[in-house]
Amino acid sequence: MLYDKNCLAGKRILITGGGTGIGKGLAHHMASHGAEVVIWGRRTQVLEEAAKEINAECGEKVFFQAVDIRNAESVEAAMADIWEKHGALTGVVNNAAANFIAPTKDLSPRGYEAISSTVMDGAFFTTQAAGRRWIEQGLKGSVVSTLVTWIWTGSPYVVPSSMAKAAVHAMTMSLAVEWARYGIRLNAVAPGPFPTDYAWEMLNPTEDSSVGATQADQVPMGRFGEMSELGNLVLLLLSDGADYITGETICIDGGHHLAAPSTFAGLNSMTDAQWAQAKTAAKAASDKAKAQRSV
Ligand SMILES: CCCCCCCCCCC/C=C/C(=O)SCCNC(=O)CCNC(=O)[C@H](O)C(C)(C)COP(=O)(O)OP(=O)(O)OC[C@H]1O[C@@H](n2cnc3c(N)ncnc32)[C@H](O)[C@@H]1OP(=O)(O)O
Ligand SMILES: NC(=O)C1=CN([C@@H]2O[C@H](COP(=O)(O)OP(=O)(O)OC[C@H]3O[C@@H](n4cnc5c(N)ncnc54)[C@H](OP(=O)(O)O)[C@@H]3O)[C@@H](O)[C@H]2O)C=CC1
Repeated sequence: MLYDKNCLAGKRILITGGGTGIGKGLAHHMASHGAEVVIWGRRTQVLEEAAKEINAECGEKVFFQAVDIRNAESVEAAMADIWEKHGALTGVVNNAAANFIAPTKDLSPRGYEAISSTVMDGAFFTTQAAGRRWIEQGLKGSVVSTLVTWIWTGSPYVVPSSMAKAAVHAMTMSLAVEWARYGIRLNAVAPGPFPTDYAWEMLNPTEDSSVGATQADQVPMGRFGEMSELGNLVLLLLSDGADYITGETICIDGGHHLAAPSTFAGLNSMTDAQWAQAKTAAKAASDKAKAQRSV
């Protein structure tokens, strides 16, 4: 363990999308360093299982709420509930996202909105609901958003995600200045490939769509990132040790985007029939998750 196992004692951190993948890994990392953690997602059962699994190892540290972050009223109600039942948060991780690969010309308005509003509106509603309370109560706070290197490079075939993540990057820099005087810091991380189940089903649904996201040899360091490595970076940004860092987005990708294989440009060769297959495969994964949603 790089950091002392109690270095986050006294911290209370909300992680959106904390029931799966990176969010779940971060919840485990923060809880195992002494923080109390609240996780949000739309599937009660998935959240409950994640909390149970982490708590079996770390004690009763992780709590959950089923919240759709696209809905500002639900976010506000859930935030009020945290403050009332647990106490003030010290940190927020904007991690929830939606994404799938698709030719931009074929995206429907609802498809665009499903991705862009989850990433952009969700991060804004969550940040504002916590920030407003910190400001009213004179409390310090730290916000960390999970972005992606496409904020610098863009990427074809995931245009709503690239656009919305760039917007959260802009929110990070803007509010870092607006809220510095309240002791509220905003930073972000831009991970390269960290294989997770749902993201890979959305981003690499068929053989033909495999162009690098699942190929570790495309990363200059020759391997994918490990959860503990991302966890250590997010932990630092959430901790008092990073009190003078704000408005920054830190890349953690083993050199991936500097070597340039970090976008979906390789999908240019896919045919319409291959795109139709990719959509069917991604939708099957999505529909399975949707059947489990509680909100
Ligand atoms: C080359 C290597 C590059 C490597 C680069 C770096 C490493 C990787 C970087 C990864 C960065 C970011 C990753 C992520 O964000 S992954 C997150 C993945 N997780 C999720 O998406 C979880 C949440 N997902 C969902 O909720 C759903 O899957 C969905 C996104 C579909 C949204 O669900 P919702 O219920 O809101 O929406 P609907 O199902 O009703 O659909 C809305 C409209 O969207 C259309 N749609 C849905 N799926 C597809 C598809 N696969 N293709 C095209 N269109 C799709 C759907 O038809 C609806 O539109 P219409 O009503 O008009 O039909
Ligand atoms: N994996 C990777 O290589 C990379 C990932 N990232 C970023 O990391 C983050 C996590 O991705 P990853 O763990 O891979 O993917 P996951 O699909 O596992 O995580 C996305 C999470 O967001 C939740 N979510 C989606 N929509 C909503 C909503 N409307 N309200 C509340 N929760 C929602 C999902 O839960 P539910 O469906 O139950 O709501 C799910 O837990 C994302 O921001 C992604 O863009 C960035 C770079 C690389």
